[in-house]
Amino acid sequence: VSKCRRMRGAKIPPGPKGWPLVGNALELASSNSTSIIRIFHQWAQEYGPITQINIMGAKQVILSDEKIANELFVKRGNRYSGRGAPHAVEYISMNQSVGFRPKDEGWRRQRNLMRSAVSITSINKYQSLMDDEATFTLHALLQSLSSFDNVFLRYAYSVLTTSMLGFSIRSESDPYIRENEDFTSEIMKAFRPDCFPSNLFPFLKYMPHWLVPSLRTMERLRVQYAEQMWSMRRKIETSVKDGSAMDSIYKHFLLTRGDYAVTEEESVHTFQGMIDGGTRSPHNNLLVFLFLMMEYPEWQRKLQKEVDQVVGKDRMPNYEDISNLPTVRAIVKEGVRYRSIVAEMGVSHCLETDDVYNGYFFEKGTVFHATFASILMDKETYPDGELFNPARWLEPTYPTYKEPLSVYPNCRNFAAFGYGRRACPGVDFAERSLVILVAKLGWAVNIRWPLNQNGNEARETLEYEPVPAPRPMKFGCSIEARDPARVGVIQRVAERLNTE
Ligand code: HEM
Repeated sequence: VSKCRRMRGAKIPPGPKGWPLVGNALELASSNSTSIIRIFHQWAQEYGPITQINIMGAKQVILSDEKIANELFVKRGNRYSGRGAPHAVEYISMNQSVGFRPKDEGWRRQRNLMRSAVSITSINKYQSLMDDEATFTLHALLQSLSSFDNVFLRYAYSVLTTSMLGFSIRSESDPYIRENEDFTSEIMKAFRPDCFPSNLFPFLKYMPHWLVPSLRTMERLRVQYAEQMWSMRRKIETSVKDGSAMDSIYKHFLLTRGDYAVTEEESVHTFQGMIDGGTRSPHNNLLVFLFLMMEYPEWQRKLQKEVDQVVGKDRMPNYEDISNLPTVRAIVKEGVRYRSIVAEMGVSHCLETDDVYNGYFFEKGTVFHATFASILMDKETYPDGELFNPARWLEPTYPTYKEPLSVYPNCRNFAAFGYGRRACPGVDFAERSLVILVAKLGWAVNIRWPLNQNGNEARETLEYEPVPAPRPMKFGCSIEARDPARVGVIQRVAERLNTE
C-alpha cells in the first residue's frame, strides 16, 4: 500500500482473490499449459484486459489486449523486457540461454550475435541453401507421402543446421534430431509447476538436492544441456581448423570472433538457442498448414492458382519469387495467427522497475503474460478471428490489410512473434523458410482429407498435446502429386542437388 501511495494513488489491478499466503498458486499448481491458457482466458474475460494474480506473493499480470501489450512491451520496452523464467528453466539453462535469461548485458551481446546471424542468412547464398532444403523436402515427401510429420521435422532442423551449423540432415532419424527432440521434451517440462515444484515454491530451491528429487532432475538436465552444446562447438571448431567445415554462420563467427563481444559460453548458448527456439514452431506451423489446407480447400485452390500464375508448370517456385506471392505469404501469416501454438499463452516478460499504467500500479518483478489465445483473436483487429481467413492480409476491407502486396503481408512486428526488445529474433528466417516450402507444396501437391472405408472424408479436429509449447496431435492427411510432369521437375532438381 505504501509503495502504491508513493506512486500517486495508483490502484492494484483487478484479479481473482486467491488464498492467504499462497495467492492463486493452488488454481495453477496442478495445471498443464492447456489448462493454464483456459484459466488465463477465463480470468481475462472476468476481470478485463489487465488482470493481476499472485503466486506465493509474486505478482503476475495477464494482458489480453494487443494495444496494451504494445504500450508496455514496446513503448516501455526499457522496463518490460526482463524474462522472469521459472526457477527450473533458469537453473537448467544456467541463466545463459538467450530466450530465458534476464535482460542483462550478456543477453544484449547474444542478441547482437543472433541479429547478425539471421541477417547474414538473408543473402542469396543462404536463401539458396534454404531453397535446396525445401526441394529435398518435397522430394522426400513424394517418396513417402504418409511421413509428412517426420519429413517436416527434418526440414525444420536441417534448414537451421545447414545455414547456422554447416551440415544438412538427410534423415529424420538422424541422432542429432532425436537427441534434441528428446531433450527438448524433457526441458519443456521445466516450465511446469507440477514437475518442478520449486517453480511455485521458491523455498524449495534452497533444500539439499538429495531431499528433493526434482532438484536432482534439474542438475542432470543442466549437465546434459551443457555437454550437448559444447560437443557441437568442439566438432565445428575441429572442422574449421582442418578445413572440412562447410560455410555456415558458426564458421563465420569463429573466423571473425573478434567482431563479437559475446563470451565463449554465451556464444555456445546462442547457437543452441537458435536450434531450441527455431525448430519446434516452424514444424508445428507446417503441420497446421496441412490441416488448414484440408479444412479450407478454397484457400488451397487460391494458393495453387497464384503459384501456377507466377511460375507456370515447368519450374518450381523459389526464393526469388517470394515478392510475387502475396497469397502464399498471407496463408503462412494467417496460419501462424490462427494457431500460434508456440505459445498461446505468450512468452512472459518481466518488469524491471515499479511502474504505473492507466492508473494501475505494477511492482518491480511482476511477470506479464500477453496471452496470444486472446490477442490474436481480438475482435477489432481480426473481425472474424475464429476463421482461418488469409484475405484479411490481402483485401483493403480488413483492418489488417497493408500495401504494397509485394512487401506485405509479412511477419515483421506481428504480435505472434512477440514484442519489442524481446521479440523473436528468428522472425525473418522463420517466415522465409515457411514461405519457400509452402510455395513449393502449393505448386507440387494436392492435400485432402483421407477417405474412410465408406469413401467419406475422415475429418478430424486439430488437438494439441498438453505440454508447454504443445505440438499438434497426429492426424491423417492425404497428399498426392498434382501431376507427373511436376514430379519429374522435382526429381531432376533433387538429383542435380544430390550430385553437386
Ligand atoms: C513460426 C516460427 C516462430 C514463431 C511463431 C516464434 C515466436 C516467438 C515468440 C512469441 C517469442 C517470444 C517473444 C517475446 O518474448 O516477446 C520468440 C522468441 C525467440 N525466438 Fe522465435 N519464433 C519462431 C521461429 C524462430 C526461429 C526460426 C528462431 C531461430 C532462428 C527463433 C528464435 C527465438 C529466440 C532465440 C527467442 C528468444 C528471444 C529473447 O528472449 O530475447 N524463433 N519466438
